[in-house]
Amino acid sequence: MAQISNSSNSFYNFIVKDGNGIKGLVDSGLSEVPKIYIQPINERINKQDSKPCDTPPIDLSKLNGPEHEKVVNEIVRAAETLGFFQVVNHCVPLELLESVRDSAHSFFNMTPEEKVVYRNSASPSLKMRYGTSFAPEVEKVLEWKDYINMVYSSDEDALQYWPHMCKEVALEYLKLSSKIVREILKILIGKLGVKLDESKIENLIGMKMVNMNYYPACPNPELTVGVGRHSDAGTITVLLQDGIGGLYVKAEDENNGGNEEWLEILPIHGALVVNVGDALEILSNGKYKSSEHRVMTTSTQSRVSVPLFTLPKPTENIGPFQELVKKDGYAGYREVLWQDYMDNFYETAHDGKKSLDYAKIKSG
Ligand SMILES: O=C(O)CCC(=O)C(=O)O
Ligand SMILES: [Fe+2]
Repeated sequence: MAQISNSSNSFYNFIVKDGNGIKGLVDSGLSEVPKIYIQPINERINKQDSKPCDTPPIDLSKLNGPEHEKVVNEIVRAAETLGFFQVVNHCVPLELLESVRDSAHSFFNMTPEEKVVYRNSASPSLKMRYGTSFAPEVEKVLEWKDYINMVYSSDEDALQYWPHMCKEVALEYLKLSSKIVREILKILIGKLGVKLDESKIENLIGMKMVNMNYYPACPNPELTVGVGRHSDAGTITVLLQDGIGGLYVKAEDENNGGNEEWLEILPIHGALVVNVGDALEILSNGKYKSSEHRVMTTSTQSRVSVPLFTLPKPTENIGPFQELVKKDGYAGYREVLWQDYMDNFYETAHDGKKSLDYAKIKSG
């Protein structure tokens, strides 16, 4: 491997342009964090400022029994408060979750030369992209993460374009997790008092993509972020994490004297994490919270996570449901063409909930 000189430019070229990713850099024998990964102090994650989220996971199997209403209320409450919760006894077999995680490791363990054919600019189609960080072209500091992004258009396309070691398990994971999304979305929309037919519900989650995130071990995780503070753009995300931990969600406590409180979503064997995205916050006129979250890496182990993002179809106009605007007496967000929202989302570096400003109507 070519010698990498110690300038930010040559690191950037090696990691981003040549497609080696942060994993390629770590594998080349790295003893300290390069400058382009050192976060300003206010962006660094301090474990002391956080505590574990102690809300128990929600047992989805109980939706089919006498405790249906109780479980519905747990889901609604979680979406209204933290915007994040974990679910167990869902319809995705635990062996499949294991295979999905294994396939993520298999992809990222390929050589840079093997991975590079999937790089953003080299990928034959936008249905599968391999990249690093989030938006390296516009970021001042990079995120300690490589990823692949697999957009679903049809089974045939998935089987043709997605990497061979991931495609079957990722497709199965996408299909089964989409059932969870549909069930939860129907509950959340139903509780708003809004009636939507099946086709409208489908349009609100009509775009689906599975990402596989890879966070290599980092010599000094305190200086870096795996993913910087952001909210997810879409409607609902289902996230599979492994046993390592490091996912932190910001608790929205206005009475906290300006101090931020971060809760760690601790790994629970067999659980999936579910969170509300910007589209659902907009649709619900702010009732459901698309929370800010971020990821810290570790110095000893590489971590993988596999989110299924469900998003509105790009042709949908997304604004608060009219029933709610009438009831609330105001609209907190304007209506946006979803394609425009997404373009804005991907053009800017992660910056907390700033993505929502694109649709937010400022009061006062
Ligand atoms: O890795 C994680 O736990 C979260 C990743 C994430 O927030 C994302 O990909 O949007
Ligand atoms: Fe996220």
